[in-house]
Amino acid sequence: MTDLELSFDILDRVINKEAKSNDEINKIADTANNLGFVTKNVYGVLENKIYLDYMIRKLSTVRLKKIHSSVLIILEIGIYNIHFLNTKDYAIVNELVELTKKKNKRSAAFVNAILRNFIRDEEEIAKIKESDDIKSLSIRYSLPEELTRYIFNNYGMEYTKNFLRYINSEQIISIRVNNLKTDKDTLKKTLEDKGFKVENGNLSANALKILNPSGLVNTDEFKNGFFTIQQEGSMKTVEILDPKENSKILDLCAAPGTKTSYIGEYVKNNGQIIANDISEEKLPLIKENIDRLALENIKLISFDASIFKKEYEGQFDYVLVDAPCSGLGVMGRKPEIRYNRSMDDIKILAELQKDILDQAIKYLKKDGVLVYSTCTIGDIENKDNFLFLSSQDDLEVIAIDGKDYIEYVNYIDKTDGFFISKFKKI
Ligand SMILES: C[S@@+](CC[C@H](N)C(=O)[O-])C[C@H]1O[C@@H](n2cnc3c(N)ncnc32)[C@H](O)[C@@H]1O
Repeated sequence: MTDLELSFDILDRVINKEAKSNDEINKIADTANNLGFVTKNVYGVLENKIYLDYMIRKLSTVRLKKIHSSVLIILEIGIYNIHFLNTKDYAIVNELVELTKKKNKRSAAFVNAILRNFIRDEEEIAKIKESDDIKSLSIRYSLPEELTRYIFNNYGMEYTKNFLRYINSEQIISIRVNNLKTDKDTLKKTLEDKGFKVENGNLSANALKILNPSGLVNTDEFKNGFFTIQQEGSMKTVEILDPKENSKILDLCAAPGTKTSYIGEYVKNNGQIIANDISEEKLPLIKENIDRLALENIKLISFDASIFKKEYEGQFDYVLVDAPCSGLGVMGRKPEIRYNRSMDDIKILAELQKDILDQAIKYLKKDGVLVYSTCTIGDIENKDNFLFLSSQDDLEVIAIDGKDYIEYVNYIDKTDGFFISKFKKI
């Protein structure tokens, strides 16, 4: 199979069958001739889909909805390559026409005509002619208009532009050093000796940035649990929770266990940690992390955290609610998220978050600490829930760096958009 065919297959599964781009790319890591090219195609098409479709609409006499989904993906790959990767070569058109013959034979001439017409008139076709600035940004950076408008209404134009530009740029991969097995300087040197370009993190003292991460998970250092791939905003959540050794800690929404495992490292295997997730089928993911990192004292359970669990009442020194959220902050690494979220979803998630928080408060001992975090941006899931928590009689806000809460800004902090707030039970 050619790399373009592999790209097509992955995009088809992500767009039409709810597969996740990262999982699909990992599956073909050993099959692709040029994994970088396939990754670029998959991410590139997903990150620019609205804009690509905008251009295809200008070129096609057939309405977009009437174009067969396989044919649309082939056109998207073609326009992406020509416009964003500057592949002016007609060879790619021929290859995509051949692919069309396999997927939907009668559309081959249609694909040929559209791609050739695009090459002829690229500059004009690529122009975005919208008088509404938000609509124009929504097309340029391919974020559905209602989400673009939501971000603009919350943060203004400059933030919106920079945020969108950042999520469509290459993302920085960071790792968390497992200090139970190594230390930062030793790990940095070992990875550098293996050809990785390594820098210190921006936010966490425990983070390293890997500038050329390809092959990172195949290293012995990863397999032996010397580090975990984790965004720095996510690391900060645990550092802000700051659990003490020998304490009782409840991680209510734990899978796949990135923060649970950091908690285990943070308390140096001296703590009683309960990691819960509503999805029982995700618990093995947490177990995998715990085993790889050689962590102890972590019990895995599965229940719906929006429902009160009497036996946990007043039992914990620390409760972490790293809530299910819309994930708008992680769209840079998971580009398909943007097409699977609506404002209605955001409102429903915010209600679920409140229900979980309502229960979480009850599990704290007096003076116990609650951290509420999300990997999203926007007031409905963040600030509004902070206000909900700060209005509770039995909670007191603990300031973080002198602020009520932290909201990492991707283009400034060079990490995912992330929200963290902290409270004490009184
Ligand atoms: C943002 S993820 C957690 C990420 C995790 N803390 C980490 O750092 O690896 C949210 C998790 O909440 C879980 N979840 C969703 N609804 C839940 C509920 N009602 N009760 C408990 N867990 C829930 C999801 O299955 C998902 O794994």
